[in-house]
Amino acid sequence: MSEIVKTSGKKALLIDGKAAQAEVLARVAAEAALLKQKPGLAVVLVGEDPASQVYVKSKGKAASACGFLSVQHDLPVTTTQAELIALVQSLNVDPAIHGILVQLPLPKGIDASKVLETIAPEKDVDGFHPVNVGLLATGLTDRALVPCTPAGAMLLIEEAAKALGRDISGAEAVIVGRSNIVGKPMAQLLLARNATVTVAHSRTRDLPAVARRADILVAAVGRPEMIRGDWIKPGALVIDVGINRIPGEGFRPDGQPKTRLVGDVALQEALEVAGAITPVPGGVGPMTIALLMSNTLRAAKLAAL
Ligand SMILES: Nc1nc(=O)c2c([nH]1)NC[C@@H]1CN(c3ccc(C(=O)N[C@@H](CCC(=O)O)C(=O)O)cc3)C=[N+]21
Repeated sequence: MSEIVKTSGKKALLIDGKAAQAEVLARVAAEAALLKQKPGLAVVLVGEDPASQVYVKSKGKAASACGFLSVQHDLPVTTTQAELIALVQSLNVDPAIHGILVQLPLPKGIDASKVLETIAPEKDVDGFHPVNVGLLATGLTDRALVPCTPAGAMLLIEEAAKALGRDISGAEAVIVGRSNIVGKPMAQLLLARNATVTVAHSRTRDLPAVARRADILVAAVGRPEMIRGDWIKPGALVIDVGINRIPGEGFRPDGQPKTRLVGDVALQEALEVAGAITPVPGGVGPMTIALLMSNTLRAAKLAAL
């Protein structure tokens, strides 16, 4: 376990999401091998967004590494909402499929919430269905499928808290961002661990001052390097959920300008102040994939009961 948390040469410890991912995937693969029927994951991609194609590819790779059945449905950007819903309904009743993920964002003209509500809650490995949202909010986490990104972030928080010798219980947690996908479920998970939770957002007055209160600071706003070093309480545990592609230096072989992946936290500044931090890339992102496999395994196990 301890190789997940590393020294950075600066004040902060670095939390290695790739190493944590490898541990989760190894455990999932070992458990999947014991099942009579292998877990089946269906990923549905509508349109040709290049970023989405990259994520979907890494999900397929991880599923195969876990010994899962992995099925990908690529639909044209012209797909109608009715066609997409029909595909979801056919996956709902497919006994080989235990997990269904419809990659977001969906093309214009498709109402994502209508599609997500069509997914059978027990196959909703993203945890976005209102039934799973409600189970999490009610604290019924033995039955809920929990959204992968906050669930992965929570595992990293637990590792880091252990390494720093801190309690999550009673800690001040501040989440910057209130999305249904990250901010809100992250608040539920931290609340369930007895943290004192503040959800801050774009209308929060004096955001830097609110952030500075945090023993555990979760950045999930989607704005490159918005959170500066002086927003961070010295010694805080910082979880960076942001994945932002910004212009880099120079050009790729194909003549396109290079891009660079950065988080919502200014990493170099944060390393001087924080007690521990997740980098981007190599932090929460890989854990999202790992927890998707873990959710698919859980869905398969619950289906076998
Ligand atoms: N229904 C649905 N479920 C999702 O979980 C979902 C989605 N739609 N749409 C898009 C976002 C984004 N997402 C990521 C997963 C892994 C990395 C990841 O592994 N990132 C690597 C770097 C990857 C790179 O180099 O581009 C890292 O942070 O180290 C990033 C982003 C899942 N998403």
